[in-house]
Amino acid sequence: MKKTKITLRAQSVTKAFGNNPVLSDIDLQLNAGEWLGVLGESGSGKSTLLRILGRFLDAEQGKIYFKEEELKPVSGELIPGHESIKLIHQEFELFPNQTVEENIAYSLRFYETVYRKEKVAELMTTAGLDYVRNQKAKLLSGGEKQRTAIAKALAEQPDVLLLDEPFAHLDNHNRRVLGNAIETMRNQQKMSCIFVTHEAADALAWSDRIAVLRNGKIIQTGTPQEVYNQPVDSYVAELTGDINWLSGKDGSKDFFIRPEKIKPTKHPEKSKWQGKVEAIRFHGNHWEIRCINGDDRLAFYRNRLDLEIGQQVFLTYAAKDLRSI
Ligand SMILES: Nc1ncnc2c1ncn2[C@@H]1O[C@H](COP(=O)(O)OP(=O)(O)OP(=O)(O)O)[C@@H](O)[C@H]1O
Repeated sequence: MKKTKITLRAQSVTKAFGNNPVLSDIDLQLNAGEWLGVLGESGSGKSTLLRILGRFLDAEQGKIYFKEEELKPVSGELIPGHESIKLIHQEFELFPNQTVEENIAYSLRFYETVYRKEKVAELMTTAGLDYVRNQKAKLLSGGEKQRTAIAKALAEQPDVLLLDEPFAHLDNHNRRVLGNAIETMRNQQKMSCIFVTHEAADALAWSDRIAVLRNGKIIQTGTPQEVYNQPVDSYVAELTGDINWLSGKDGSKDFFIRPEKIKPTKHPEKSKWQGKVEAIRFHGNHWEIRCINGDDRLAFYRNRLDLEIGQQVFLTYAAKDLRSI
C-alpha cells in the first residue's frame, strides 16, 4: 500500500491567551499535495492555529512537524516563519507603494533577471493580474490584493501555503476569479495548503479534506462529502448546510434530513410528511419551499416553481437520508 506523505503535522497542540483557552489538544496532519480546509466560526481559534503552524506563534504544549523535522519554538528567533511554509495573513502584507509586478518580483530578487521576469509574468497571468501589473498595491481591490499576496507567496515555491480566510470580504465575481486562480496555481505547483474559513460553502468546494474547529477543538475531519453527509453532531450538520429536524417516536426532534433529499409526491398514500406551503424563497439556482403542519416545519428545494403558497403538499424521502444524532 502506498504510504501517505505528511507535510505538516500538529501533535497535541494547546494554546491559551491568559486565562482564555484558545486551542486544546489539536492533532492535525496535512498530506503532501492536499488542500485542507479548517472550518470554524469566528473566534474558534483558526487564525491562532495557522500562526502556530506557520511558526509565527508558539504553542504552550504540543509539537509541530514539517515533514520529519520537529520545528523549534519561534521565541528567541530573529525571524519568525519557516522558509518552506508561507502564511498569508488577512492583511496580506504587501508593499503598499510598490506595483503588483514589483511585489511579486521581490520574492524572486535573488534569482537571475531573465528567469525572474519569466516567472513573474507567468504568476501574474495565472493569478489574473496582468491588467493591474503596474498598479500600486495600496490601490488594489481586496480580491486583487489577495491574488497578489498568493502569487507573491507562490513565487517562493513553498511546500505549504497557509491561507487565512482567502475568500473573506470578496464579492461573488472576485471569489470566482480568485477561486479559478487558486485552481490553476494548485494544478501547476503541486503544493499543499491549509486554508481557514468560516464559510462552509468555501470549505466544501475547495478542500480535499475538512477539519471542523469548535471552541479550539477539532470535532470532525473528513472529506467534504463525509462532513456534509455524515456530520458527527447537529453542530456540524447546521454549520455545513440547511437541515430539517424531524420528530422521533416520543416527539423529540431526533432526526434530521437535508432539504435536497425531500421530494413532493402526487401520491398521498406514499407521503411521509404533509403540510401546506408557508413561504417560497428564490435562491437563483433553486427555489426553497417552506412548509408547515401545526408546529412542524419542513423545507425542501425545487429547481422549478410548480407550487404556490397555501397549497397542500405531500412529501417523501428515503429512509437512508434520515440522520439521527
Ligand atoms: N494575541 C492575542 N491575545 C489575546 N487573545 C487573542 C490573541 N489572538 C487571538 N486571541 C483570542 O483567541 C480567540 C481565537 O482567536 P482567532 O483569531 O484564532 O479566531 P478565529 O477563528 O480566527 O476568528 P476569526 O474568524 O474571527 O478571525 C479569540 O477569542 C481571540 O480574541
